[in-house]
Amino acid sequence: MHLSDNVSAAASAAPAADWIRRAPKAVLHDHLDGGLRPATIIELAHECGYTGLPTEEPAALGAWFRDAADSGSLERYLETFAHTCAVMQTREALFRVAAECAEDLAADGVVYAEIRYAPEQHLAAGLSLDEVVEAVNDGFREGERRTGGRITVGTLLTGMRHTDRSLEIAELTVAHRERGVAGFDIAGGEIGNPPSRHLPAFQHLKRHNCHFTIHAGEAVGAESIHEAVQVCGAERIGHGVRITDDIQVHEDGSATLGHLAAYVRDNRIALEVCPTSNLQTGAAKDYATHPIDLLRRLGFRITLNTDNRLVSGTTMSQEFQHMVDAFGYGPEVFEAFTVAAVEAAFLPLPERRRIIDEVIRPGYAAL
Ligand SMILES: O=c1[nH]cnc2c1ncn2[C@@H]1O[C@H](CO)[C@@H](O)[C@H]1O
Ligand SMILES: [Zn+2]
Repeated sequence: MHLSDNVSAAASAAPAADWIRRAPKAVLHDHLDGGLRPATIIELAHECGYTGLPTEEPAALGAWFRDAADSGSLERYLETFAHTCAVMQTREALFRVAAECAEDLAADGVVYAEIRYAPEQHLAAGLSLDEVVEAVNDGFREGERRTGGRITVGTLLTGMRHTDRSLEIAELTVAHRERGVAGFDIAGGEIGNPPSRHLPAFQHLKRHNCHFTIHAGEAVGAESIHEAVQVCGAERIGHGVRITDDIQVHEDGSATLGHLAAYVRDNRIALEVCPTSNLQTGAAKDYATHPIDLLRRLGFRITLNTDNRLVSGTTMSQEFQHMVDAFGYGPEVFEAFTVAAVEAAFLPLPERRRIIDEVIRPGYAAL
């Protein structure tokens, strides 16, 4: 098939920075423990007696995370989370981080967010899994309130792929599903930890008709996406950019999709694409050759995301800007990404429709 441009990439003038910030945005893939304010980390470290921070100057700490994560390796990227998790061990700290997360996203024009974190990483000071979930949810309700309801935040509970608590976290997800938890995720180092290791967790979620996404096709190739979709039953894929392993692009610009790539596209399985994070972990070489544009033109359901605002030194607006610079995207593409994200959100259909019809569409029309 030929790469058709259903949504023209450069139909209008490049959006200005102010336009990008004001444009309504939705983020489906953003880690709570990867997005703290540097100044908050430093204050929380003082409060809890954590002495392991590489620096106590906020700007330098922000730069340290970005640089340390910029290694070309997912494992090295993930090492930086030891510092953020170290200061997120009490109810007060979790509440504060969640409330500030909602405020920061809303200030960046985000109207809907699904924020993920691994409850098992916040038990070191004696909180129970339920207490962790309640603290984070209460923090998000506070953050929504502080922004005057400009943002709606749901959470995804993440099981870590190298540990063995995923079934417990899946059970926790089901238990809290009516109270702020929208779904489940699996994250952590991909190599050596295929998602099929966590089948009991996915089976539990399926038995309870619960939503889940899986990080796949980031450090490992298309076979991990096959497992996530066909063996585990993921509704969305975190990253998923290595689906290009199953796509052949010919010299004349046409492309041939293998059966897996065709399945993912044709079933409208959303890819939670995080360009800056991919550059840091080596999943992509640079913005200009990032597969997001190829996948978009082939008709995949593409959503644009931050992954980790602190660790990747990014925001939704900056991800939009990188796409303008690399591919000349105009407003129509950003509206399409945003609508795609809300369509793929782990929300009841009427709620998705309401956000699209009453917030996203009018928001873009008014810009
Ligand atoms: O891009 C990623 N790939 C895999 N795992 C990740 C990524 N970003 C963050 N985490 C992992 O998810 C945990 C819970 O939020 C984080 O502590 C980090 O270890
Ligand atoms: Zn992630």
